Amino acid sequence: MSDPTEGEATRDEPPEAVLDELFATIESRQEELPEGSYTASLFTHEKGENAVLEKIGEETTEAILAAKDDDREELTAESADLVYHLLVLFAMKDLDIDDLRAELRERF
Ligand SMILES: N=c1c2ncn([C@@H]3O[C@H](COP(=O)(O)OP(=O)(O)OP(=O)(O)O)[C@@H](O)[C@H]3O)c2ncn1[C@@H]1O[C@H](COP(=O)(O)O)[C@@H](O)[C@H]1O
Repeated sequence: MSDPTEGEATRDEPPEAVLDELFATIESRQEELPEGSYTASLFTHEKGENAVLEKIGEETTEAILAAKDDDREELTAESADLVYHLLVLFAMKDLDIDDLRAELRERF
């Protein structure tokens, strides 16, 4: 029997690996499209690219409002939503988290 969590996040990884784990989970949802998964629904006509783009807009606005309110907890939560949806968009556009890493690295 195949391992259903193969290629997904594990809680034994160091905290700094969380973005890689999250991206691996997103890619796995994109491939497997399991029922009841919000992430999987973003890759189908149920939601799709427009829904992801809308979410990115919404979460960006919410992060800005949290920053204006000096609400650090809310800013952290909205930023997490934003990063998650941005990584879904990367997977949708056939980009890899390593592309982002390479772009940031090049700027040093
Ligand atoms: N990091 C996230 C994550 N961040 C945000 N979200 C979802 O993003 C959605 C939109 O957030 P909103 O704050 O706008 O909430 P909402 O208004 O209730 O959402 P909608 O009604 O608009 O869909 C919510 O349903 C959140 O649950 C996430 N969903 C999943 N993940 C990760 O993806 C993994 C796979 O999860 P599944 O999506 O269940 O497969 C999880 O283990 C998590 O690690």
